[in-house]
Amino acid sequence: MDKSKSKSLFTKAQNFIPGGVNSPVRAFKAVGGDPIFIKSAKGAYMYDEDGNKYIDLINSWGPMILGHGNGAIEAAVADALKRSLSFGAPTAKEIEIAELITHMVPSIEKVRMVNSGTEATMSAVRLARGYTGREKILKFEGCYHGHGDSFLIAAGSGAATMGTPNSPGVTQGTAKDTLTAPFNDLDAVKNIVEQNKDQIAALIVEPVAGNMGCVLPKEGYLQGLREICDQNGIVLIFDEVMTGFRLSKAGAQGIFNIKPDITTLGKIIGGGMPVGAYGGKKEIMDFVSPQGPVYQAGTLSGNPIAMAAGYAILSYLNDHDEVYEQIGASGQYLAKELAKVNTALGKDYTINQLGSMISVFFTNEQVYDFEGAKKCDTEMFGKYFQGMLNEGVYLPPAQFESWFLSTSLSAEDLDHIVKSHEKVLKNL
Ligand SMILES: Cc1ncc(COP(=O)(O)O)c(CN[C@@H](CN)CCC(=O)O)c1O
Repeated sequence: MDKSKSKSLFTKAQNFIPGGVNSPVRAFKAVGGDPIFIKSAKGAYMYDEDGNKYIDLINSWGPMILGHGNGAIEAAVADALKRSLSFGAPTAKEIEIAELITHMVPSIEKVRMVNSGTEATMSAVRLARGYTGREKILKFEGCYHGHGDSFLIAAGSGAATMGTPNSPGVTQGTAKDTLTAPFNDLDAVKNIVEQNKDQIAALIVEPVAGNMGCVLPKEGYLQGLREICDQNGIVLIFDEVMTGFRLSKAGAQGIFNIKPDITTLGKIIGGGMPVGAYGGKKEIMDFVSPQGPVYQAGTLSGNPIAMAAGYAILSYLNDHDEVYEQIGASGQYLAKELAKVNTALGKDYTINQLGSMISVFFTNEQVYDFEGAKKCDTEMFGKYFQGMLNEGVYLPPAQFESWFLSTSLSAEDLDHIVKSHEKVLKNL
């Protein structure tokens, strides 16, 4: 595969952009080699600057659930463009998307739009602190909630991949208010809550973790978190930036039937445009300025172009439940067929999958938490990633990430992924 144009672009990019990328995980640091520079994408495929074609299993880290170049979303954006890109004043479309979100995610009675998942989680935690008058938060090892200072403690995703789960620059003053526990361990949560009685404002969790790779909650785990929060006056925040509108139209909470107090959203909500949101119980959301005292603002929050894209994708997902059956079936098919190949080759690498989220962990142990994920042979994953890339399959370039499937994937694409997996694994 000729990658010379990507290579020269990466060399130039490093003169002007830290690490040559605008988000660390894109730099391929965890998998070796130089990042691929993408020129265009359509349906299930991305095309790089050298003309190579890839089956896309990253889908912009989640947003492109309907594939690239979706007609309804692009038509909505084209129409909005005729009326200017931004006003900085309220618009009717913001009401429409807010009402639609409250319909799709019943636990959300009011919602505030922001511009990224990080803004959503930062704002949700500030709101929980303002609402409860408490200062501490509890997060889980290996979960990633964006790059807000409070979250860069035992963080997953790129922070873990780069070996900086506790980032420099986060002050001791901030770090002391972030408590951490292993995912999937209710006793650990009970002990921490007991030791910090009446001091914890919020517990924030990825209800299905994606940022240590795809890790599912154990039976009763989410219900247990709900009960602990109810018993201790703690705000339960489901960070559904990744799972929201992906696992169901009501995200993971729609699958597990647990109602959080606040939900944070991102990725799919913008249809590929920069959008985040946080929403939940009216009595809590009414603490947000200008209704209440907790301040949060944003120049481009509710941007009309982004709202047009977001409303188009959410409307489609709301009207087409079959999307979830389709990509869930694709996920199940991949998980089954990849596992068959692993067994046939005597390489029983662990595969976790739920709906259209799936991860292959280079360990033969089950993966229920970050300790389990860290047992993976990340060097082997890097070789696997490069092998799959050379077979025309673009995976998330890190072990501690979930793959994201789209409705554009055909049966032939799925079979190509399985055949490539077999060919690459044979040569590892
Ligand atoms: C559960 C969850 N919560 C919050 C965020 C932060 O969202 P953003 O600020 O990147 O829009 C994310 C972002 N996810 C990563 C991928 N694991 C984004 C990719 C990147 O950092 O470039 C998330 O997964």
